[in-house]
Amino acid sequence: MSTLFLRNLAEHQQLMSVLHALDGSIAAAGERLAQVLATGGKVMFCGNGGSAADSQHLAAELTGRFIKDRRPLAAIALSTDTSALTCIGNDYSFDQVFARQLTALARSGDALVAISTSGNSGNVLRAVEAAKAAGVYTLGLLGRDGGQLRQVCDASIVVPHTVTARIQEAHILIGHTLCGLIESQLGLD
Ligand SMILES: O=C(CO)[C@@H](O)[C@H](O)[C@H](O)[C@H](O)COP(=O)(O)O
Ligand SMILES: [Zn+2]
Repeated sequence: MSTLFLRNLAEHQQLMSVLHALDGSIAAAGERLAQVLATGGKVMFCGNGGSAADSQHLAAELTGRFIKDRRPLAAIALSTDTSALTCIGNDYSFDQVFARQLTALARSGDALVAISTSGNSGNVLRAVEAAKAAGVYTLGLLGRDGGQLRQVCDASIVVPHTVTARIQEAHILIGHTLCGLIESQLGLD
């Protein structure tokens, strides 16, 4: 009888075995994010729950360090400031928690990485709409069929699975790869 861990491992390995199909879109996204940073822009991240954790993890890889010692790179997670999240959520609506911060911080030429396993979180959708209005490039890091976010992001990387946890495991692999591509493209590796 297979344990829960062995079943999860088999599901994870099956998903990993099809992700090579995303290589081209990951390479293109890494190049685009590196271009944003090389031209003085910043990379913003947002997402809910586990994707909020991914957002702050990946932003920290850029402002802090990933693999190499190099200059700090401009990145911020919109999911970490509890004062902003509670003020905007309380005074406006939860749908606005990322969009309002983005509108405050964004400059044309920046990028937003919108992370959602369903592709349908309202506050992430509103953030992408605000980003487009501000001239910000939008990359969706998505799951399932990409949901509504796939339709509105400038580019999307969609992990083709239906289990949220498995999608998140793929997202952090892809996120780490994007950080590696950024360091290489900027000549920082
Ligand atoms: O981490 C998990 C489940 O693995 C949860 O916290 C999950 O991230 C939350 O349910 C999110 O609200 C889901 O949002 P989304 O990925 O569909 O945008
Ligand atoms: Zn999770």
